[in-house]
Amino acid sequence: MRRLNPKPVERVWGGSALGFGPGVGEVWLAEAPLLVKLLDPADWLSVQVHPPHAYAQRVEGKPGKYEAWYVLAPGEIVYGFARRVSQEEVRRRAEAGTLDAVLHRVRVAPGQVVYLPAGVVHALGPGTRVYEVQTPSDLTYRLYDYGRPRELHLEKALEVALLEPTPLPAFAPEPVAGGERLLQTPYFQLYRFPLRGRLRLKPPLALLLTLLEGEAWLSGEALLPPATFLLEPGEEVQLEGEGFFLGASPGGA
Ligand SMILES: O=P(O)(O)OC[C@H]1O[C@@H](O)[C@@H](O)[C@@H](O)[C@@H]1O
Repeated sequence: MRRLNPKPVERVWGGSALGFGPGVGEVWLAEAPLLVKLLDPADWLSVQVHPPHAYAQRVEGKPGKYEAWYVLAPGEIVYGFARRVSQEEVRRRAEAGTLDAVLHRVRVAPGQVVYLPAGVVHALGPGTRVYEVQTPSDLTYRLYDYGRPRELHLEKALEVALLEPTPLPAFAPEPVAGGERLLQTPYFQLYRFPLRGRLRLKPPLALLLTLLEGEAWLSGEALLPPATFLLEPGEEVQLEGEGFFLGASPGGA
């Protein structure tokens, strides 16, 4: 078992709720075998899309990016388009700053899981704090950035964006030893483990375990959020305290 150190990263849209000072929009909790981050936006993130594996390998020589959010604080997100659009309309609107009119905005609540496969155009809104798990790739194509002077990748984004509305998928949690599996995809699995007194875990796959709320004890050491560990497959851990953990394991793809 390995304790991982949090890495704060400043972002133009960063808030101050992560406890690492103002402007820290992301705290990277793990980089392998999956990328796990906390995100705290004070402003809208760029309207963006990630490429699927096949496109990313062909065009960038890298794997694609699939991600999911576990919502920690309520707010709004963009999830795909509100109606069918054409590439020409998206290009015209992105250039004119009127893309908002065709984006599907949704309110999300704490505890909600949002799966974002490659191809779904998305954005996180102000105050919508999330735990994010994703394939370890940095491929983000920005369609629109609210006039901020950052690079855009509109043509590549248009090649990979799904232009039909993509309904927000709902998942029924499944019981697993110690908690529940909230999401299973070919790329990763997401778990929630409540801590009420004692919690014993022995995951079958590598597990990135993060304390999100409360206080925990591990072999006499006190842990506070966002303490994060990597457990190897079959490794056993015994925790005490009150609160909850989220866990991320690789998928089968
Ligand atoms: O391009 P910006 O707006 O900085 O957003 C970049 C961020 O987007 C989110 O949706 C996630 O994919 C983060 O892992 C990523 O760092």
